[in-house]
Amino acid sequence: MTILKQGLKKAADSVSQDEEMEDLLERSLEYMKAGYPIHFTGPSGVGKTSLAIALAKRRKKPVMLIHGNHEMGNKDLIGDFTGYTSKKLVDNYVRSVYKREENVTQNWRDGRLLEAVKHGYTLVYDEFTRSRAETNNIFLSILEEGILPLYETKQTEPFVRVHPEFAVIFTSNPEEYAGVYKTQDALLDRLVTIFIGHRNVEREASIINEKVPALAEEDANAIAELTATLRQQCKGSNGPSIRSGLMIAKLAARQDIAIDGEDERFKQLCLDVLTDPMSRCIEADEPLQAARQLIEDTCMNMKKEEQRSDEDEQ
Ligand SMILES: Nc1ncnc2c1ncn2[C@@H]1O[C@H](COP(=O)(O)OP(=O)(O)OP(=O)(O)O)[C@@H](O)[C@H]1O
Repeated sequence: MTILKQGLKKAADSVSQDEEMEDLLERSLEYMKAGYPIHFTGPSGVGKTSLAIALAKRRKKPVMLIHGNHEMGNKDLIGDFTGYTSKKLVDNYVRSVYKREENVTQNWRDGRLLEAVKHGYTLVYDEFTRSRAETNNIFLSILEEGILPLYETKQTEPFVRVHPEFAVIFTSNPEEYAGVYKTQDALLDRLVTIFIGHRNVEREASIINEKVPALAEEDANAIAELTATLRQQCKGSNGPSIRSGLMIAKLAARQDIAIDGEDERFKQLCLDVLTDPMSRCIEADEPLQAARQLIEDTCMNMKKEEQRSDEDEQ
């Protein structure tokens, strides 16, 4: 079970918020106060999970984080029996009387969803479309009737009422190519779905700059420009995300690699980090080779360090 306390604070604090994001968080919080669940959807690495956690944290209630998974079922969400406890009492105090009593009880452990629903936690259901539609059906009863049915649990109560403070934030990636189940319209219909796209270059640069302070501002800009330029070659909204940009920034800072497209170590780092995401988003007969070529060309076209500092001074 993942209840985020310390970890949550760290993760949410590290979310860099500009005016647009602040506005989005405020709007989303208002929708949630009115009882509507939020659903952030968009390509991989654009910051949906970070946003969901930052939003959850604003509700100032314990946060439960679950990740969609095709193997997840009602037992994980509602709970399950974990074994038996047996109690045996043998009473032979009076010699002529032999009394024996045996009690066997099954041990029940609440599932994550049941716990969140009972106690009014904020549930972040990350990548919920990776779970089977039948598993997610349970959310229809929660959102529509305000109850959590206790299917197949042998519990005395047939359902649990949803705590009035309970709220849920979903995230999903509609373009994920594997392991995604089609979401029921009935569920989507009940969510406020907000599309989150890649940030613009300035925004990505400022996130890189905040997260990797060891790097100069113009270097963070150069990395954000490099990934954004490459992304333009991709179909749809796929391609290297800010995650790749952050990876390059952190690794370059750690290994003291100059952010310079002509530097062999920097070029190698870009090839290592970017070849795979690029090869998956371009259309080419030999995607790996084509991706490598694109990365090398884009590196070569990067502005030189002196050029960037000159521009900065002007
Ligand atoms: N506004 C932001 N401030 C700080 N870091 C951010 C921000 N947006 C994204 N990031 C960073 O970018 C990376 C990707 O973010 P996150 O995991 O939230 O994206 P995602 O859209 O949920 O990705 P996926 O769909 O692959 O799970 C993380 O390292 C995160 O810290």
